[in-house]
Amino acid sequence: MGEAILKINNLNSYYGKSHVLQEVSLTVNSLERVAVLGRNGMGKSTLLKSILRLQDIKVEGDVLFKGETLNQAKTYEIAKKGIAYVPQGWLLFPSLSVEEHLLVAYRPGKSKAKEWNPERIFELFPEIAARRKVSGTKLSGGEQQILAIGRALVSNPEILLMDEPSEGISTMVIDRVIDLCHQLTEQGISILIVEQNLELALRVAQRVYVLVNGRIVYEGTAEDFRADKESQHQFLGV
Ligand SMILES: Nc1ncnc2c1ncn2[C@@H]1O[C@H](COP(=O)(O)OP(=O)(O)OP(=O)(O)O)[C@@H](O)[C@H]1O
Repeated sequence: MGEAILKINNLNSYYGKSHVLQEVSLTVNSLERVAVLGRNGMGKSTLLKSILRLQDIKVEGDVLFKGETLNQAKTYEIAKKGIAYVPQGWLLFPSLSVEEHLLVAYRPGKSKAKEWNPERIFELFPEIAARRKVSGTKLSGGEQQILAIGRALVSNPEILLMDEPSEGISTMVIDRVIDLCHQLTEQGISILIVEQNLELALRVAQRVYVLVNGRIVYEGTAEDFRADKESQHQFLGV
């Protein structure tokens, strides 16, 4: 495992006066899969939105991508540097077909042979290839999740940020998402996932953090957290 691709130091995030993330520090190493676990409302989505400078969140602290600060960067600049996002609820457009979602997001990769492009997404996911002319929002939940992942991949990112990929999809699609995450790190893409689904997080990630009320209360290997029933109960209520 390489050096840090994403490093967050002492992050504090606010919606107006509401102080949501408190002194959050975390690292994703190059080609690592990291999960941030937490119950509803603990600040998981806010963490990803703070990294991407989305919405009206006041962010203090440092976000570094490959050692370079993103503190002053705009969302589109952050995306261009190689950080892609699969939002909670997918945020697809009714007016765009499946294919158009991929074409609009496509940014050529460094190597033509290895890049993610719409055709490669369709080869990997024949179920959305068969529906390429259909509006993205007319797909099933699982297919919309796959399209949202495909849309992120065709930007040829170095790291993928995923917000609750387990939400609204069947266990069969969950299994595919987990397999895909493993394939992606083998193919050069690091992963940061925020989840409340413990099983998905533990099957995807090598390391986990747990957020409670906007603070990191646990950091360790997925293997250790799987064995630590007491912390699971204390922090996640499972
Ligand atoms: N736009 C907003 N304005 C004000 N407060 C917000 C906003 N979005 C989220 N919050 C608050 O910030 C806190 C963290 O929310 P966040 O969505 O990050 O949690 P989460 O862990 O992702 O939960 P969920 O699993 O429900 O998405 C919550 O108390 C929430 O009510």
